[in-house]
This record gives sequence, C-alpha cells and structure tokens, in this order.
Amino acid sequence: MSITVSELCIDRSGKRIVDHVSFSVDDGCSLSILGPNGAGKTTLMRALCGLLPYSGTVDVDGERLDRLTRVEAAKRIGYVAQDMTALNVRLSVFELLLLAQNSHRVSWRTGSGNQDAAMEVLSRLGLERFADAVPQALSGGERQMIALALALVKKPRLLLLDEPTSALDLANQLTMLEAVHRYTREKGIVTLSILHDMNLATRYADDALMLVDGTRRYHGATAEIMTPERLSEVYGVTCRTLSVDDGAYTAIYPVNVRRG
Ligand SMILES: Nc1ncnc2c1ncn2[C@@H]1O[C@H](COP(=O)(O)OP(=O)(O)OP(=O)(O)O)[C@@H](O)[C@H]1O
Repeated sequence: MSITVSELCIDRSGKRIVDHVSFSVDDGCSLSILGPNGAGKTTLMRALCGLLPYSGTVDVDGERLDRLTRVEAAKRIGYVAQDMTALNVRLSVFELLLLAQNSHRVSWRTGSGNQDAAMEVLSRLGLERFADAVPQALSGGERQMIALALALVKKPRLLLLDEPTSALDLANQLTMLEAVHRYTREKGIVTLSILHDMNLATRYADDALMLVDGTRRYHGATAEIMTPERLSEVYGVTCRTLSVDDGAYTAIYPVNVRRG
C-alpha cells in the first residue's frame, strides 16, 4: 500500500483551507501531520477519506481515490475522527467490532472469522476487558481506544488517525501508538496521524508533514524535520532537544513561547 497526494486544494465556505499540498508515503510507513491549531490538518484528513471535496489527485495504491466507489473506499480506509459520536449506540464493543467488519455490505451474517478478528484486534490493543462493555458507559480515553479498535478491525490499507492519543494517559499513549506502529509495519499499510505531541511524533512516525496556514512548510524524515529551529519558526516556541538512552530517542523540551 502507498499513497501519493498531489497538489491537493480544499476550499470551505469559499475560503482556501488546504493549498497545493503534495506528499507521498510508502508501504509500511507512517507519517505524522503536524502544525498549529487551524493549519488545516483535520480538513486534509477528512478529504483523504472522501468526506470533503478537493482538487488535485490522491492515489491510493495506484488507484485514484475519486474514482473509487464509496464501498471500495470504505474497505480500504480506516478513520478515527476526533469526534466519537459514532460510538453513541446501545451495542457492546464486541457487537460493534462485528458490525464494523460488515459496514460496507448491505446485508450480512457474522461468522466465526468475524468473531476471531474482533477478539484478535482487542488482544492486539490489550482491550479484551472491554468486549462486553457499552461504549456509552466508558471513559473518554477508553472510548478513544475502542474507536481505534473499530478502525483496525476493518483491516484498512490506509489508516487515518486524528489526534488518536488526545484523551489517553501516558501508558495508553505508548501502548496504542506502539501497536499501530507494529501493525503498520507488519501489514505493509500506510498510517497518517495528526499529532500535537512532538515526542510521540518523533518516536512513532517515520516521516513528518508540517502544515502552516494550509500549505506544506516542511516534509521529510521525522528526525530531519523536528529541529528546534523549525519548531521555533512553525509554533513560535523555543525548544531544546535532549538525547535519551545514548541517542536511541531524541526528546523535545518546549522552553517557552517566543515573544514578538
Ligand atoms: N466548514 C468550514 N467552513 C469554513 N471554515 C472552516 C470550516 N471547517 C474548517 N474551517 C477552517 O479551516 C481552518 C483549518 O481547520 P482544521 O480543523 O482543518 O484545522 P486543524 O489544523 O485540524 O486544527 P486543530 O489543530 O485546532 O484541530 C480553520 O481556520 C477553520 O476555521
């Protein structure tokens, strides 16, 4: 699986929100989409899963996204939105996992294969204890993890995650992103994640795309993009980098907001 986005432009209410953005991601790789609030990250992601009209081209595994039917696109793409209202139904997590595998079909019957896949994804994410729970009775962070399970159980070729760790505690941030990272490599899919946490981006994304005012400011290998100079320019924050575990990780420490 690979994705190539060329000259993507998106207008909302007559205003250009994403302006000629291009990038590509190879199979088994993950890209973090970064940038200040309002930069156009969610708008870009919603267009990539067919929820917003755009100009330019998006090729998913060599096929034009706008030429796929809704069903074909739904089979290939898994999307975890910031807003999780889709979970406001009176079904258990396990039932939702069965339903998600058939969401592109008009009529369906669940087989043991569907049930195995549901259990497998819960086990991969360490969420077996929630199988019988109703999402409405879960906490915000627990619901966010269930939303990820629902996207993965569809076996997407392109996984789109909009701030997937915004409600998660420290341990769950690492557990979920580690699981996504492993899944992306193992299945040769492509994962795009909108992240505000620079340390999670440096740790789990191969490449980074930095948007500013709807345009591509920087794109490339995460380690090359995440320099104090660039973070200062894009976010207006003075940052220092710290080498952790003899250079195994580079941590980013935000010192202060630059004035002026
Ligand atoms: N339906 C709309 N009509 C007009 N403007 C919109 C619409 N949706 C979004 N925008 C504008 O587009 C810009 C980008 O919004 P978007 O949600 O893509 O930003 P973002 O980078 O994801 O921000 P955040 O980090 O805060 O989530 C914002 O200025 C927003 O006000």
